[in-house]
Amino acid sequence: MASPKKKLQGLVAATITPMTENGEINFSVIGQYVDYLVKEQGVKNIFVNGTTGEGLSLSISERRRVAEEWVTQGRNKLDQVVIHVGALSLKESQELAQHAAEIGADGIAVIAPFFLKPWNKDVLINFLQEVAATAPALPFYYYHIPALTGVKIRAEELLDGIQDKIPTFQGLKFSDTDLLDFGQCVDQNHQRQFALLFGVDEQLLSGLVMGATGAVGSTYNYLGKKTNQMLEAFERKDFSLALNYQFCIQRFINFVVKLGFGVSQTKAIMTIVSGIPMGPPRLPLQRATREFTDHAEAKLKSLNFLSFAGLKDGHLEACG
Ligand SMILES: CC(=O)N[C@H](C=O)[C@@H](O)[C@H](O)[C@H](O)CO
Ligand SMILES: CC(=O)C(=O)O
Repeated sequence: MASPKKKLQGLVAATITPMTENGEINFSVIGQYVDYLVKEQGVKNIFVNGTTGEGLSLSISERRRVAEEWVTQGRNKLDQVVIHVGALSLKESQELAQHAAEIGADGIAVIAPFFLKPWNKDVLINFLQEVAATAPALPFYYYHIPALTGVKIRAEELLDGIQDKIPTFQGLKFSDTDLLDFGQCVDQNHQRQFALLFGVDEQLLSGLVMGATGAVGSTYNYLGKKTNQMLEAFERKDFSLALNYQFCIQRFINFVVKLGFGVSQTKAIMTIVSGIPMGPPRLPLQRATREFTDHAEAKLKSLNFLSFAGLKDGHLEACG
């Protein structure tokens, strides 16, 4: 069994991998990035080398060094550092899982292999099990993101009996809009032992209503504070205020989605909001255009997402 750590709760920022203008990883800003998340966004958990971190576009040695840097910089500042160790090669995934354990990460997550794919639940579980077994002391999370992996095995099906196969299983990151599937994951989690983390930031409030215990996402890098206010309103059962916050966040996400939104754009937005240079993405992604950046910045300003001070709680107009 994994050491029964404190359950992963609240917001988890899917970290960006900062890069230099010539495409190398910019390790030098990671310490500053940790402080920014904790102090400015109130976010104390991170998910490293995932989608937003371009984890699958990094070499294995880069992934190891990135993971190490986040763990080192996060020590005594962050609550939990979860490392995504999914890869097409089981061997690489195992190497990364073992490495995550060695460096003292708090958990590992794995996506379904997405080129040669598992076609049923049992095969997927076998793959995950072999990765999890190389880090027997680390909490294991399945990262469900069917739109990107093309592996559409439903999460509720996967969860059924999973701890018999993977004793370190601690939960999942659910990046899909199928609330029937998500709800059924919550429904079968009777003992509430798993962290069921919702991964569609613009719909988090629906995820909370359905029983999400936390959330992992790209926007918590720069909208963490705002989203935390939504979580607090939800906790207080002030649902109309929570909805105001969700709408406010949706206005921004909807705006950038219409301009074309992905990891490259997340890097550009985070650079604007935090002032920390995230650099360009790596091919096959392309840098966000100047036009995107200008429009996004204007929208951030008009929603008052650039200066958090002075926003009066409860006023929908405040971000309109
Ligand atoms: C596909 C993708 O990257 N999803 C992210 C996490 O899973 C989300 O955090 C989104 O970036 C976010 O919900 C905005 O659409
Ligand atoms: C959003 C997320 O969890 C990721 O970037 O992997």
